Amino acid sequence: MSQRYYNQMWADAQHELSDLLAEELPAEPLSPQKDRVVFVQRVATLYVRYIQICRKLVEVHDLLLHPQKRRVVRASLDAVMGRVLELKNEMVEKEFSEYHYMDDILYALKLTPAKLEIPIPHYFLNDVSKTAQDRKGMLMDIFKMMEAIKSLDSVTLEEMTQEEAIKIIQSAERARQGRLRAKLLQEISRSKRKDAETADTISAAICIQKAWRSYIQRRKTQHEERIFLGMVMDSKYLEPCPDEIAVLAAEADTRIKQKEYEEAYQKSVQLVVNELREMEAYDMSLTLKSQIQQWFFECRNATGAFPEYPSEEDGGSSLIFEEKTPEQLKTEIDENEEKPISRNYSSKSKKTEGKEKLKKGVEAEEEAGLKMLPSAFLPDLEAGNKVYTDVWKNRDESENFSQKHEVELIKEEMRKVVEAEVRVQVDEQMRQELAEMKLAVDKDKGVKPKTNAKKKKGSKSGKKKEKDLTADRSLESLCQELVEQGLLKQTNNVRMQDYLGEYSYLGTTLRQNDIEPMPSLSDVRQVLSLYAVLPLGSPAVHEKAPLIKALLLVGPSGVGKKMLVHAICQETGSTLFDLSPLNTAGKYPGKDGLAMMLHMVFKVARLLQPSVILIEDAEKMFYKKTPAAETELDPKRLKKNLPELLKLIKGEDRVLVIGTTKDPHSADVESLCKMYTKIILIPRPDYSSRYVLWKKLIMKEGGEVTFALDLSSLAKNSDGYTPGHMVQAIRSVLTKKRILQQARKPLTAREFIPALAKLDPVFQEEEEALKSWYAKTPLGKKRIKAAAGKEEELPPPPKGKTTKTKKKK
Ligand SMILES: Nc1ncnc2c1ncn2[C@@H]1O[C@H](COP(=O)(O)OP(=O)(O)OP(=O)(O)O)[C@@H](O)[C@H]1O
Repeated sequence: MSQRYYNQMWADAQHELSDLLAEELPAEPLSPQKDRVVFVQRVATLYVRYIQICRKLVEVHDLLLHPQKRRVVRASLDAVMGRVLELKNEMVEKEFSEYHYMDDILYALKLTPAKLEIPIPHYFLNDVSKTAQDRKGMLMDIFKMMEAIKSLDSVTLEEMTQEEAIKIIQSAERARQGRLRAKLLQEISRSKRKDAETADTISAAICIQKAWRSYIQRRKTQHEERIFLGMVMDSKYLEPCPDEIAVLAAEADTRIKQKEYEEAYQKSVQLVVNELREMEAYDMSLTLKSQIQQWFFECRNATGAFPEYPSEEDGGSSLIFEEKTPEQLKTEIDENEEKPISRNYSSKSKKTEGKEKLKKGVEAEEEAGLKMLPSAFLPDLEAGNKVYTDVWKNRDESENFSQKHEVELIKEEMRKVVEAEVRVQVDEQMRQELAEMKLAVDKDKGVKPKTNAKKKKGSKSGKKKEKDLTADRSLESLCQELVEQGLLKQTNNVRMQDYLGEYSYLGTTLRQNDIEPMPSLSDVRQVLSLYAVLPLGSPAVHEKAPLIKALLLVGPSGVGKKMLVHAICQETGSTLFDLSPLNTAGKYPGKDGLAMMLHMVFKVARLLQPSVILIEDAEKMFYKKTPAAETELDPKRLKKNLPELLKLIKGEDRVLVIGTTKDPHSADVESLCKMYTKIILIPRPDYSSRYVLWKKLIMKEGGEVTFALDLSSLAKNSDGYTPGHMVQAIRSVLTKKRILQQARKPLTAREFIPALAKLDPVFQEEEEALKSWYAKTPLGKKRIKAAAGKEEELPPPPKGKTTKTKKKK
């Protein structure tokens, strides 16, 4: 597509965004909503609309050439993704469920279910810093080296047992005898053929030709008929058409150009900064100094004393030139000294404030009605929208056909950067000057000049610092050790889109009839894209969106828990660590060994971020009672240390712990839920998902889906089986020989049934048990409470819920 197309798409997205912002931030704040259903419906509609904008911005950012525009788009994209996460969180808080069904909204907005897929920006993998690239390269080298060593080990003859050697010799000997026998048979048949030459070869050939030609023609006509009736796709449409190939080539070309333009932009920025430093920095410092001196005297005239110079953390002299009177400023600085506050929108104090408010708010909410939680992304969205309107919306670009950067804009931007640099130097000088002036003027009055000692003390007493146990070791040696120990692993090449699953169309209808629907596999894919892929891929989203440090995937064997973990890593370029109890058993023994292992994993995970720490069989770590057979493995050894280390993960560390379990019952629910703040229940596939799974998985394994293969009855008969079971059944049926036979003997549904029958499906009881386990988790409990309250009366009273819940349980 042309650049004009992407520019137009960007304009559309911004237009929609400004409409949404007008709705979200009205001049008069919205009054609290008493009806929970209406409130959730409003949030869900906003959520769907933001996803549509997100989809557009992802496409625009991927293929727009102009480097400065791409920066603005990226900022908006991050903010939109963050807002989507906030809205999801809002729905979870108000509906007490991780899954939400929006078919009615899709219908109202005239959208297809595919439009609800969470888009994954290409920049997660493409726009990676040079250091990150180098580190990943180093890791790949280590993996290759380890593979080479392993393959060498497997070739060594020492490992071959006598039995294996005999088997090889035997099979070679049998092959030799077979070859001899075949040669003999060939000779015999050749001599027989010579004898038959006398027969009427011509009439025989005609007979065969007749039969063959009529067979071929019948097949051809049948196929043409099906194409004509629209039952089969014409093969010319199955392979990419020349236009499609041309579009893909153009896109690849655009991406190469993007890189060139970006380099040119970076060079230009450097040139402009140097030029500004040379030409304008001196004048800037003079103007600043005179302004600050003027402020000193104005303050003294107004208040009778020289002011306190704003500290560096408060922004230095930039604070002075915010539009305020000197008195206002003085009182503000005095207040600041008494109780240091943070001015940053996204600062931690604000976050904790938000959390406290959240807790208190739940009770107050019940009385006043429902309100949206405070947003960290709306200010960013507003700022992005303003930049678009002020700079880009009406920009005349008739001279910039190639869409290269604009130097004037760089100058405007960099002037602020250089000014900030100059301001730091000027502040230092002026602070000195002010101290001298105070000393000279106030000395006679016997006033001691104030120092910032108190503040500095405060800033020092920060959070507890982690001890670096491996300060003397390089990252490479740490990685090598972790790979050797099997704690750092290579990820499988699967993407989120490979996790198949169809949309469930009945969600809202069932909920309206008070039946809790089971989520579909496409819901699972969506939730994980939201909770894991977006925050791991985007630093901005990870820092400001509701922080998820650990999530737990619960589901029967074969529903794709591991596959999802690998897909998350692939989509975000994450490094995969494996701290599963079975994988760590016997490694790094003792208390110190354990501390060292965890320290190394978390240190490398932070340095190579984004990182995923996989804990398979997560229930083992929290066993109520360790089974006798496993006591030697000591599966609970990480139970204490791991949650503590999790506490040290902050917004800037893109590290996510993902636990998987198929047997959560054997774990202590409370401690499991304390560590894993998000719990995602993965169900067995429903009919429509099974239909898609059979079709795609058979094709993936080399099978051909023809009319002879009744996918519908196969999907119906495989109720209860997971995708893992299906893969097993398909692999056992589709042997190399069977694949070759397909042309004359097409696959049928019946062939897969015996293979399936050998496997145990997920029984209804097992699924019910998982559901009832989920009801014991914090969110499950809340949902039951809310449902019980709803049954009693509306709105639900805070008292009396517990009794009802108990009854239900
Ligand atoms: N939705 C899906 N789409 C395509 N393939 C799937 C899907 N779910 C699972 N699979 C395939 O099924 C097989 C089993 O999946 P996986 O090992 O991830 O399951 P699991 O839930 O981790 O099992 P377990 O609990 O036994 O470890 C894999 O080959 C995987 O590729």
